[in-house]
Amino acid sequence: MQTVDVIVIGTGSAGVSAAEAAREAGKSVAIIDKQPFGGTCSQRGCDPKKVLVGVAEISARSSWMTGKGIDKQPKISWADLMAFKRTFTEPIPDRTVEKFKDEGLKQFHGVATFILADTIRVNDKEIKGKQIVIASGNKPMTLGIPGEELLIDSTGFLDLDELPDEIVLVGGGYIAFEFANVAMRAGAKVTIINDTPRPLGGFDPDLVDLLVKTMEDAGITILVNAAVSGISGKPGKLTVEYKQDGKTQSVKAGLAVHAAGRAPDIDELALDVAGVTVGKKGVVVNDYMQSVSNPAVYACGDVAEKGLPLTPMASYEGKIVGTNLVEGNTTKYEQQPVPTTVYAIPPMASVGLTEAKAKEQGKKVKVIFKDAVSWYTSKRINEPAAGSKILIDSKTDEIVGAHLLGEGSDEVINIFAVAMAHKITASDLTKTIYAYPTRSSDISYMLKE
Ligand SMILES: Cc1cc2nc3c(=O)[nH]c(=O)nc-3n(C[C@H](O)[C@H](O)[C@H](O)COP(=O)(O)OP(=O)(O)OC[C@H]3O[C@@H](n4cnc5c(N)ncnc54)[C@H](O)[C@@H]3O)c2cc1C
Ligand SMILES: NC(=O)c1ccc[n+]([C@@H]2O[C@H](COP(=O)([O-])OP(=O)(O)OC[C@H]3O[C@@H](n4cnc5c(N)ncnc54)[C@H](O)[C@@H]3O)[C@@H](O)[C@H]2O)c1
Repeated sequence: MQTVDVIVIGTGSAGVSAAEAAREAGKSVAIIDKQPFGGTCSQRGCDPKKVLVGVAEISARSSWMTGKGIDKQPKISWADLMAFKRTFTEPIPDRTVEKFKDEGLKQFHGVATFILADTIRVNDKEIKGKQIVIASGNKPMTLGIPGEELLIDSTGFLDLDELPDEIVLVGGGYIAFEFANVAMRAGAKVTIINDTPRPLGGFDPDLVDLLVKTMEDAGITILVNAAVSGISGKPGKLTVEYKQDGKTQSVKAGLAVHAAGRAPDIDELALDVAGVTVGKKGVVVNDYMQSVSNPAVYACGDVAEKGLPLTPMASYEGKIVGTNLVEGNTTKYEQQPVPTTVYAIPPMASVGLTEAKAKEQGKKVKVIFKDAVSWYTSKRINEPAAGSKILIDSKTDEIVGAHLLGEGSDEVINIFAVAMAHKITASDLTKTIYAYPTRSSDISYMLKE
């Protein structure tokens, strides 16, 4: 049995931030992962995904400009694209192991399970920790439908050697909208099947409608009010069943991908042994990111029931945990605007309240919706859809929410996040001089009533 000051479960953005802060302060730290070291974002999420999206964007932009300076649509070579993607992902485990070695972290490869409130087993080793950090992330949620084992998950899609001709995406959230454009641009026939009336719940409905129409026009089938109820067949020859308007219908696919939501990865941890309370979205923590039921345990990132399950939040929460491990509970989780982007084509980005949420909270806001497809920034690239919806506090003139669709939205959303975080008013944003012509230089038009 080894004893350390801190045990960290998970080597993603959350776990690493906590572990490094504790180690830098001189604590002995053990870090554990059951998968190759480096976590989801860099190996199985954000980073490889955006490499694929980058190529799909070139294809989309070429198709928009065909006959306007482009005369031949480039063809995506899936094999070459995968090989390029792997130049990013494959070095990560070894690089992470080396970095951890230099930092003096004690590394354990395997599944972590609590055997006592302060002791973890990994393979045949037992480690006792004065404090334990759970940073085990999320995993695809169990759907409870027959044949769900025939689905591949996002990790599988991001590492496909060959792209089948027909792909069904089960669910209509972030993953479906990002993967659909990649697969369609690479030559597959793509169907998204979403159970609710409008996909991408939580985003602005007017912009979602524009995005849905654009993707449908580009050839992607998007079924709504359609709950996937079963998958049958064998790999390569699948039938995906769904219930729509009270009827069971089906679609054939070479591949069906789980894009129906993620849930905390806690099943193997035996959290009951440690007396750690778990809610619907993960480990229940207080504002110090400390378990509400076991003060020796902290949780951060996707697995903690706080904040959105996004990479910048995982790092933010991991840093809070790191500080609190070292200094005692000094740093609290602060509510702040969290920008997020769906890397669809074109991308859609959001920060702050939606119109519906502002109404629910009884906020008096000005709502400025603009369809921007005829603006120069979009016309220049013959983009099929663009728009914005900005919510401004009627009293203070501060930005309450910003929702953007169109090329460049993933960058411009950060300007709105800065404005919200630092209470820069809509009038100040309008007066600012921006480099022209850029999507940011459209901000003054987005804010004009
Ligand atoms: C396809 C996809 C695309 C995404 N794109 C974006 C994006 O563009 N932008 C964005 O902000 N976010 C994106 N996300 C979300 C983002 O990846 C996560 O929010 C972030 O990686 C969470 O970090 P984490 O440290 O909490 O968990 P993770 O990085 O998931 O790390 C948790 C680690 O814990 C390990 N683990 C779990 N249980 C155990 C156990 N019992 N024992 C040992 N180890 C264990 C896991 O193997 C894993 O490596 C995406 C997610 C997916 C799936
Ligand atoms: N760009 C990004 O930041 C990014 C990208 C990918 C993933 N992520 C993270 O990963 C999480 C998971 O992504 P996701 O796309 O899997 O989930 P999601 O929660 O974004 O969307 C899941 C969708 O599937 C639908 N659904 C659920 N069960 C269904 C069924 N049986 N039939 C049809 N539809 C069904 C839901 O109603 C929902 O619309 C996201 O919430 C996000 O936190 C972020």
